Amino acid sequence: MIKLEQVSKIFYKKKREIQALKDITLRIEKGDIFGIIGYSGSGKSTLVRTINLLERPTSGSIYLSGKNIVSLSEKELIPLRRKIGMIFQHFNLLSSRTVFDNIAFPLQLTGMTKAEISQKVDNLLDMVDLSEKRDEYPAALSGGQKQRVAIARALASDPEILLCDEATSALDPQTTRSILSLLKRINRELGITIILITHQMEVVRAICSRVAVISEGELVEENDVNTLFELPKSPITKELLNPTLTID
Ligand SMILES: Nc1ncnc2c1ncn2[C@@H]1O[C@H](COP(=O)(O)OP(=O)(O)OP(=O)(O)O)[C@@H](O)[C@H]1O
Repeated sequence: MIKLEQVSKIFYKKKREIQALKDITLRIEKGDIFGIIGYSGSGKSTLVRTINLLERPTSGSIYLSGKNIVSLSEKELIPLRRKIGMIFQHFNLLSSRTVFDNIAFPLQLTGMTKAEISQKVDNLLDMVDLSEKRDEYPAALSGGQKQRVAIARALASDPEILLCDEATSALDPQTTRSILSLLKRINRELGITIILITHQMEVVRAICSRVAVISEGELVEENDVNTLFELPKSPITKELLNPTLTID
């Protein structure tokens, strides 16, 4: 279980204060697919990055399996970060390495033998349905295929949690559907807790069980997906559910 208690984050930019997160309290159950939705600049990325302490909160606590992690040193965080995989909107693959080597990369630091790494990477390639692209370079792949490689790389260290930062935002609807169904399968078959941030309500509806809405760094609403879609409370949620494009 992941618990955030009164998490705040202030950035300082040329002496200007930017309050990216304000007193966020949130609980994410093990095995959930949890959505965090909000407009651009609302604090979604900052929030998700506090969960693996890529961003340290200015105040508040973050509990992973009951342990407050905010005071851990960078060294103490290493084994914990291995339990948290992350994927991104623009995939973040190494362009000079093949698909195989991109996925093998996190395993090369673990003391596994070449044969063990090869076996594990082949299993992961099979899971994301990309075995035939094993020796290609990222430039030769479609966006959806690149995201599958990124997912396989994230799974290589056997994470308990997968953080997805706008993972489908650069993809067309059909490819988005295939990536979401892969994430759902990973959640079901491997029991990995998935936290997915997005500005697309349809993504939340497709796979999340619970969802939190954030606006200007504040948690404005949290509920199970069906209730949130049927009975949205906050104006922001209503707007996200029913977007209109009006130009002044
Ligand atoms: N490293 C940083 N230094 C200064 N300000 C930052 C930093 N990271 C984020 N911010 C600011 O914090 C606020 C929240 O940003 P964040 O990236 O978390 O929002 P977001 O909802 O993920 O937006 P987007 O969907 O556009 O990525 C913004 O005002 C942003 O400019």
